[in-house]
Amino acid sequence: MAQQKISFTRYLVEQQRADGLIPGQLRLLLEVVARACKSISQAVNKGALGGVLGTAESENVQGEIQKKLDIIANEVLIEANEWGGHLAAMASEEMETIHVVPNRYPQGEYLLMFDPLDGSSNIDVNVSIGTIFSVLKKPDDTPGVQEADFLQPGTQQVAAGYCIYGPQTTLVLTVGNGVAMFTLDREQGSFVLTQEDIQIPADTKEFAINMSNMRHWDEPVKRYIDECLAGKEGPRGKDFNMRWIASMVADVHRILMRGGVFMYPWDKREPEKAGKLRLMYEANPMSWLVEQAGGAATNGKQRILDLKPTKLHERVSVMLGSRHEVERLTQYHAEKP
Ligand SMILES: O=P(O)(O)OC[C@H]1O[C@](O)(COP(=O)(O)O)[C@@H](O)[C@@H]1O
Ligand SMILES: [Mg+2]
Ligand SMILES: [Mg+2]
Repeated sequence: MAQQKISFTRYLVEQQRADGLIPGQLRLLLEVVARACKSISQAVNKGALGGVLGTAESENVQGEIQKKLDIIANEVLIEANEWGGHLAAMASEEMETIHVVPNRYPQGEYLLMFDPLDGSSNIDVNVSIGTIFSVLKKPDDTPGVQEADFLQPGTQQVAAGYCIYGPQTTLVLTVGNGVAMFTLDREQGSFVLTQEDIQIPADTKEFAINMSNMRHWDEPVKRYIDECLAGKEGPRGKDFNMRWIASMVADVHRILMRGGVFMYPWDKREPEKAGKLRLMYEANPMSWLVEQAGGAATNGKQRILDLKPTKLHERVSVMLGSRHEVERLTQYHAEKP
């Protein structure tokens, strides 16, 4: 007998029923996010035919030139989530301040954060890109909703995930019960469960870092990479391979599938910045997914999920993936004179 396909909706309903892991409102919210990702995927797939490639005439709050798809993806996520009644507010890489659900719509108890389009530099060259999201509960001791309500450590996330628009469109999710992966069945128009309980091997021979920044790195990162590059003859006693896609979504997806370590560390180019990646909607959701798959995530000194954010667009140094490699990086940072 052919095995029955488990849809994203059915998976969530089962999580809600059997494990009581997700309340009904959170399930509905996640279904809306998945629908929005499906429509972003369609726009991505049309590419030049849909007029979605290229640069827009604007800059975002981070001072980065926006691509048309950055704006489209942001709008799709906002419009899809605004009226469902599950959310109090949203925050995005592409918006300076929070977007409170207008009072013509019912208000919910969740806060949604997203990087609507991750890997913007890859859009126009047809390389994998994605959407990253994180869900928090609004603290219920405050009336209304403020930016401060979002400033919770990653340990408080109630759901996190990403959707990768690559050769396949794949949604990866955690609600704190391991990591599950769903592949978009374009004929059926729905996400289908294709892998459960994803585990990252604790050891690896593969690292991901933008090597062009080597001269700017801090000593512990340089030491770690030098040792990897020394290969079989060096202190690690094995040859390492390197990958750098420049879409965090794609690099982290590879690590979830076959292990490895991903680093975007602090560097000396802009020493006042903690890092390049954003804590709330890049590092936190990815760190939780990686931990739920048996890996680890640190800024070198502290577990990323324990960091208490001080602002919405806070940046952070990121090292995540196979547990033993992340432990080694942490040890090198601790040993720094
Ligand atoms: O071009 P660089 O410096 O290697 O940076 C690549 C990194 O920047 C990012 O693209 C930042 O994401 P956005 O495209 O959302 O700004 C990461 O996905 C990626 O890991
Ligand atoms: Mg990004
Ligand atoms: Mg982005």
